[in-house]
Amino acid sequence: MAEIQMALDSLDFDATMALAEQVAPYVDILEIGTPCIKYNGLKLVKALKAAHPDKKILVDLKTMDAGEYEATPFFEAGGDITTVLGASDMATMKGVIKAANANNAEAQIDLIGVEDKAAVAKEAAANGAHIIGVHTGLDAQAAGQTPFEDLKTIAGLGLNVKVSVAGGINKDTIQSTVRAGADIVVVGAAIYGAPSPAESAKELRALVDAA
Ligand SMILES: O=C([C@H](O)CO)[C@H](O)[C@H](O)COP(=O)(O)O
Repeated sequence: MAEIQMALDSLDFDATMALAEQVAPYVDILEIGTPCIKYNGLKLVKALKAAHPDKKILVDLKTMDAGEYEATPFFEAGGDITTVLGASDMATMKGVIKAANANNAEAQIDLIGVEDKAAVAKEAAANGAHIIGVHTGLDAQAAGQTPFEDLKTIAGLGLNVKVSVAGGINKDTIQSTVRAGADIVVVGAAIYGAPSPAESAKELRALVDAA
């Protein structure tokens, strides 16, 4: 069964906690988005984990250097997954993988901006990465890009890792995304931009469970 990850992309601490409370019954993973974690830091990781001990917390650090050093405090604060850029050095990715393993957690390699995504995914998987993230970022989405062709490529490799997909997924695309091989579907704007985020999350949960 595919997991749903809700991307919390507000900068506001209290609004983030309130949104998490609304959507938590329908999602598996609460993601602290990159702008949000830069703005709020470790305090938010601790607060979200305390409020939702039954949910996985993904901290979207998008680490680029000093992998083990940067990721370790976020795992120690309650993060279950942190992200490291596939565009970084393999030594950086290995550092985050090491920190994750030391904390019974997971490292996600984010392929955003990577040219040869298949090559990086294969090497990261061979070095113990837990999750490969196919990701069309917000700026690339604004330029009309989607993650679906990249998902086909990465899922088609048959690597022994989970595949996560992010980039504008909504109620019209979530089932085909799951059927194309996503183990984790990430949803941000389609939930937080809806008139009722809870209703939107509930609808997406039903679609994923029926896919
Ligand atoms: O990861 C994200 C982005 O890089 C900012 O951190 C988004 O959370 C991710 O793209 C999911 O959001 P939507 O694309 O709005 O579904």
